[in-house]
Amino acid sequence: NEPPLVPYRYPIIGHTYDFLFNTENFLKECKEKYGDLFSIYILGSVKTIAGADCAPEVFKYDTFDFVTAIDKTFPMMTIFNHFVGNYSNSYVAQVVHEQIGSKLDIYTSRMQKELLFGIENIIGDCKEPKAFRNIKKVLTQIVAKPVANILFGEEAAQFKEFMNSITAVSNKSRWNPLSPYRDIFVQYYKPIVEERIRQRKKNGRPELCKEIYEEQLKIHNESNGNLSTKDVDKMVKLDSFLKKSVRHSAPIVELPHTNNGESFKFSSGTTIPKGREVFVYMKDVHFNPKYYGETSNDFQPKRHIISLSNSKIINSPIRKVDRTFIMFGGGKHACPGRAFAINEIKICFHKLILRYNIRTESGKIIPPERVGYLSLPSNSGLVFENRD
Ligand code: HEM
Repeated sequence: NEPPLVPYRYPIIGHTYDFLFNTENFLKECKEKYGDLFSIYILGSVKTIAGADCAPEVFKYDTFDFVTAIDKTFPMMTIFNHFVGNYSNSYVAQVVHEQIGSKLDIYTSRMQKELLFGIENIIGDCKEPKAFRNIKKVLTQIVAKPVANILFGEEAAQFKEFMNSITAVSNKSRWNPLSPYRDIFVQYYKPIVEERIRQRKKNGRPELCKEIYEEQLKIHNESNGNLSTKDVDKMVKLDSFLKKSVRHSAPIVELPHTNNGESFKFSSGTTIPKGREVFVYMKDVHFNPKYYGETSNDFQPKRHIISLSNSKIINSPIRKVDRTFIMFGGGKHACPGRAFAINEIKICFHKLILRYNIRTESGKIIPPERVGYLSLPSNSGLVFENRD
């Protein structure tokens, strides 16, 4: 009683090309035809794709293991075992929970200091507008030092050579060889860009920038520029904007999990054998009308904030993992480092927004570049201009 195997024509190759270069349409068609759980044939092996209904089970049951699946794609453990020793995954998760996630109060001011240092050194004053093309590299350089400061200690972060290697590792993509195919994606994503431009006109971006800026300014004034974790929690509009952005730029399909146990029966009755890799169809979760209504595809940055009639505000923060938002996984193996990561991202954005007007060089919304089913920030250029 296996999930239906999508028919294919060529041995070994099977669906590899469509999976890598036509991911969005290919998976959409498969789901429409074969239902929420189906299998495809990639480079000679069968992989199962779990849509929004089955994804929670992949996160919930211990039989599914992310580390085994990732290690098959890129033998991280084999390579890094030498450096990290034989610590089990659950031990690492526990350490991150105990030493980082629950001690954010201790780290926030250090993080803030290092972020301001990075912004000053790398983006600088920008009295004259300055365009940065490789925005991924710029942001990696800015966040590398605070991350190193907290994970490796204040001393380590002072060594330039150490920082250079952290930045290099963070920038490295195991999908580099796919970059020649970028043109195909640009062509493929043109209709999506056009749709986003249409949405931008409808949603009035300048007002949004103003609202987010005003929120940051208020928090900055109230905290005298020295943020605590509570101040970071007050950044509700920024949080919602980030959550929405993350949903739009997340991979179409990712988070492979290997079934390490015996055969596994989904609640739908479908069974997969031992050793089967199950990929989560993230786009089906992040854009599902069942969770986000008919406008699930629209970029509505305030979607995750609800204003009640008694002027109270409820927001569904980016750190909350549930069946509707799986950027950090889900269930008991959900990312234990997410509170730390989000804190850093929010403080970094807070400081950047306070200091600069930031826009794309063309003034248009630039979608991420899709490399296979992954997303990378576009290199088309972001302009930073000092607000003064
Ligand atoms: C924006 C940044 C991050 C994203 C998007 C992210 C995402 C994820 C995802 C999707 C998982 C897999 C969950 C699963 O098995 O289903 C995961 C696991 C994990 N992450 Fe993160 N993560 C981020 C930052 C961090 C940071 C900064 C740390 C450490 C300080 C961290 C530590 C871990 C650990 C230890 C696990 C394994 C948890 C377990 O197996 O129980 N992550 N992360």
